[in-house]
Amino acid sequence: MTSVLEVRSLSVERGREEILHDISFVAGAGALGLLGVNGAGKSTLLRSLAGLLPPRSGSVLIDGADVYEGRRRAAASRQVALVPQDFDFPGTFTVREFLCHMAWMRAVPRRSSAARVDAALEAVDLQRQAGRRLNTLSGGMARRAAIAQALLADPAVLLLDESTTGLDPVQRAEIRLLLRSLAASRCVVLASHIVEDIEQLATRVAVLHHGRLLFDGATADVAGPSGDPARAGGLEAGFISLIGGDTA
Ligand SMILES: Nc1ncnc2c1ncn2[C@@H]1O[C@H](COP(=O)(O)OP(=O)(O)OP(=O)(O)O)[C@@H](O)[C@H]1O
Repeated sequence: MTSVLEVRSLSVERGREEILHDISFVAGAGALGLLGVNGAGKSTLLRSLAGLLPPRSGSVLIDGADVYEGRRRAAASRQVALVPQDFDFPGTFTVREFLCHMAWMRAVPRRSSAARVDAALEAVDLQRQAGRRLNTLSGGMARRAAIAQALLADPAVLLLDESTTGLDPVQRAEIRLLLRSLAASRCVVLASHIVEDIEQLATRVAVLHHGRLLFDGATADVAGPSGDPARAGGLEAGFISLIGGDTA
């Protein structure tokens, strides 16, 4: 596997408290599930990977370039995009207006902006909804619009924070299908506490708990100290065993 994303000994503070402790992993093209209970540190990790939260120590490299330091910092930051859990954007904007604005925010050159917006709409299958106001979209469509904005600069690494949470089962399956297709050509990291979504999307999972990476490997190999691997009882059993039933 050629690594696109490399995280080296990352420690991150919020306020004066260390939230993430010495996280290291590498990921290439494909889907990686980031699994953890509420408060495990998933959002903090994604923000730090996206170049939005400088670490106390350690580094985040995209194709070998550090997102926070050095000459290639700006170029590396453009190669990673985050789909946040909530998008605080005026609902009266149309999908196309939203994407045009985000293209500007993401420093997409003006001459290629319209083409990039069209490509992003097509990638998430929202061409027919381009003229609709954001506040008239279904939950699944709104998630796809949020994913589209992250695709505008064609990033090598796409980070998604709970993008399937709060949707009905059909919409969740549609988003998983979309993410699987996007993962064919880029590194896709989906953070979620929904075991089923991770299991359906990815064959590889990183388990985060109290800001530490407890596991990084095949979903089938997640196991607790008793050695009951996920392959015996599914990812959920392996995950609960791994975190020792500690869901706080
Ligand atoms: N701005 C902040 N200042 C101080 N502490 C914070 C801040 N943001 C998050 N935290 C703390 O960091 C820890 C991890 O939070 P984070 O939101 O990253 O977890 P999460 O796994 O994404 O959880 P959730 O799924 O509930 O969003 C929590 O204890 C949280 O209270």
